[in-house]
Amino acid sequence: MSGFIIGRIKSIKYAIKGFFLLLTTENAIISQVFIGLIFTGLGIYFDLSRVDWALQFLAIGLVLSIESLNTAVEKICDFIHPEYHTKIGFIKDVASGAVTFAALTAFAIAILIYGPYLA
Ligand SMILES: Nc1ncnc2c1ncn2[C@@H]1O[C@H](COP(=O)(O)OP(=O)(O)OP(=O)(O)O)[C@@H](O)[C@H]1O
Repeated sequence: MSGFIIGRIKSIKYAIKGFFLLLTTENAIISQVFIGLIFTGLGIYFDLSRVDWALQFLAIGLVLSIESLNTAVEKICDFIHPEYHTKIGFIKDVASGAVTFAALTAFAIAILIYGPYLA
């Protein structure tokens, strides 16, 4: 049992390490965190409802999570095959496509939340 708990604590430690690695080394993540902060500021300005806040945080978290996994896929690709290869190109494009799904979802949520304020 104590081995299980120590294992879980180590996993959390590595997860937090990865979290800070993404925040300090990956420009795509840094810029998306910046956009997330802008929307957090807008949320405060427009005094969003609790549900709108929840949806906005969900959208920001979704984009950051998928972008982080996309970064991991890119790193694996660059590690296992740094040279040009059409299959690597396909894998990277598909991983980026996942980010596009998340970004379009976040865009739709932003329109639903802020559309009425802009109209
Ligand atoms: N080794 C490769 N072989 C074939 N195509 C590649 C290769 N590396 C990159 N590409 C192509 O270039 C695109 C961009 O790849 P890259 O690794 O530069 O990611 P990126 O989207 O610019 O991400 P980031 O800015 O986070 O590094 C890929 O989606 C793919 O189409």
